[in-house]
Amino acid sequence: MITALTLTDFRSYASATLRVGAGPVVLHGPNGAGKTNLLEALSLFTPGRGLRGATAVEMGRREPGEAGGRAWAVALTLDGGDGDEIKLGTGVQSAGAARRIVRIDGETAPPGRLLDYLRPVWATPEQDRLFSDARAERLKFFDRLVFAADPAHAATVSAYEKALRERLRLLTDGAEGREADPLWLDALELRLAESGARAAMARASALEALQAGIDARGDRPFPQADLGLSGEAEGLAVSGADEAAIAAVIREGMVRSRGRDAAAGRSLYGPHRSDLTALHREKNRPAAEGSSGEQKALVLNLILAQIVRLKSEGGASPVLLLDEAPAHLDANRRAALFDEIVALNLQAFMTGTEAALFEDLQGRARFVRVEGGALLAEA
Ligand SMILES: Nc1ncnc2c1ncn2[C@@H]1O[C@H](COP(=O)(O)OP(=O)(O)OP(=O)(O)O)[C@@H](O)[C@H]1O
Repeated sequence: MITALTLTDFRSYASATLRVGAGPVVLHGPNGAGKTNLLEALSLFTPGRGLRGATAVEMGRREPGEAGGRAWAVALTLDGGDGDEIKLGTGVQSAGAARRIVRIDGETAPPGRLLDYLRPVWATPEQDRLFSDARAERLKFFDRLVFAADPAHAATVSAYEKALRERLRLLTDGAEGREADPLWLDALELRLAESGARAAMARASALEALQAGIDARGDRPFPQADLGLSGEAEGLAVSGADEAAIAAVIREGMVRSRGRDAAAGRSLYGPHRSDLTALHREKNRPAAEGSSGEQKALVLNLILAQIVRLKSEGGASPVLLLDEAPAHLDANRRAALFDEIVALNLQAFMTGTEAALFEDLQGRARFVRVEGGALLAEA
């Protein structure tokens, strides 16, 4: 359980500490007060770029007129039970450093280790058009759902992406007349086939678990989605093919696509081009055609199914980060969301401009007013 969040030169905060206990936290305050910045800080306690998809450089505090961000740090104190206190930290040591480092109890650790302590899951206003927006964002969203339950998936995807970049560099060098080393190309494609097949298997099994979670939530006032994965490798994984067979298909596809990729300067084939598809079940229409309110409700239902799944599978606690979610929900769904968060005994951090949107949570949540970089606990 998180007991404190401390920010140093992070975004609009010079220095601030948010102390919390079990249960939901409501962060309310005017536009630009720094509410989302707090959620972003919490979202950094999992591998990746956090809920804004921002770079480490953007996160450093900048005073007006300062060109670059400062060195910054975000720290979390966790109560590990039995009086155990765990300190997680992330940040950059010098202004302009591109890579944030992660520390666990003072020791530098690979970001994937964070998943042993905490599993943040978030919904932001950007996801209001998740199903109609760019495919790459949707796949990233889905991959985060996958690796929260299967930490190895984060490393698999990043190994795949690294090999993909190297292969493209080789191919485009080749297109410019320099000879691509065929042995190196083969080795990279083998790596791509292996990691791609592993990623596809992990995605297919997460899809199955999430769909089961969604189906089990039929009695909730949220719309249901029928999920699917497009992509040759995922299609094979869903239909039960084994990892070696999928790897062989990916490898062949990579070899076939060499010329096209070199000419286009992009990698046109492979599981990085797969997509999460969703059908709005009651309407029997693609989720992409839905209004932003409908898409948001589908995403929230998916996220709640994910949280229930993570809780039931054991492991580190899920933490829910909801940026301006209540504003998009009608009163009925809002009340159901709050009741569910309380019933699940979740640590949830929710933002909104008005405390009144969270009235149903009075007495059941900690309310914190955020104003100009200051945090004022109320109850
Ligand atoms: N690197 C930075 N250095 C200093 N200030 C920053 C930095 N990045 C963002 N900010 C400031 O943080 C503020 C935005 O904070 P945030 O997005 O958390 O607001 P919010 O309370 O969520 O607002 P809204 O209700 O509009 O969503 C802006 O005033 C912005 O200028």
